[in-house]
Amino acid sequence: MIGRLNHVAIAVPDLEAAVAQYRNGLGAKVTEATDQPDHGVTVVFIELPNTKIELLYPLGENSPIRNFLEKNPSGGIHHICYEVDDILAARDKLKAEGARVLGDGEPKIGAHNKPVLFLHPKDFFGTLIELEQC
Ligand SMILES: CC[C@H](C(=O)O)C(=O)SCCNC(=O)CCNC(=O)[C@H](O)C(C)(C)COP(=O)(O)OP(=O)(O)OC[C@H]1O[C@@H](n2cnc3c(N)ncnc32)[C@H](O)[C@@H]1OP(=O)(O)O
Ligand SMILES: [Co+2]
Repeated sequence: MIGRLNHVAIAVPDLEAAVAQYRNGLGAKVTEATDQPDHGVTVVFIELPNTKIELLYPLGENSPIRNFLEKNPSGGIHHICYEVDDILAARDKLKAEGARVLGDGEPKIGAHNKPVLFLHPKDFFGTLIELEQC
């Protein structure tokens, strides 16, 4: 069911500093920052030959990553995103097997203008999982 690793997301306390470190320190190709109000984050993507790194910064008081950054003030790996062919079929299979789909259970349009869903970290060995239909 899951396919390619679409991205690994890192929540950061200072987006400009993280962009500078990746661009200057690691020589990475970094996109411009885009606000994603439906998700409560500002995101930057770093294109790698085999996947992407997503840098996440809180947007708005209700950002879902605020708690994470309070617990991890230096930042940290926040989630991993796998690609799926059919996000509704994947969701229904996972729910039938008892996995918790976060939010209202309906896909939202993510940073790549594709439908995404999130699965509870406690059901996947302490790792927040994002599924993206590609
Ligand atoms: C523009 C979209 C973009 C894209 O790629 O397209 C994105 O990726 S948007 C990314 C931001 N959106 C989300 O993360 C949505 C899904 N996340 C959530 O619903 C929450 O963050 C949630 C439910 C995972 C955690 O919420 P919160 O931190 O408020 O809850 P708790 O503090 O009670 O946490 C419960 C429990 O889970 C552990 N936890 C929390 N976050 C993570 C994490 N990222 N990875 C692993 N574990 C996590 C937390 O430590 C608690 O564990 P406990 O042992 O009970 O302390
Ligand atoms: Co993501």
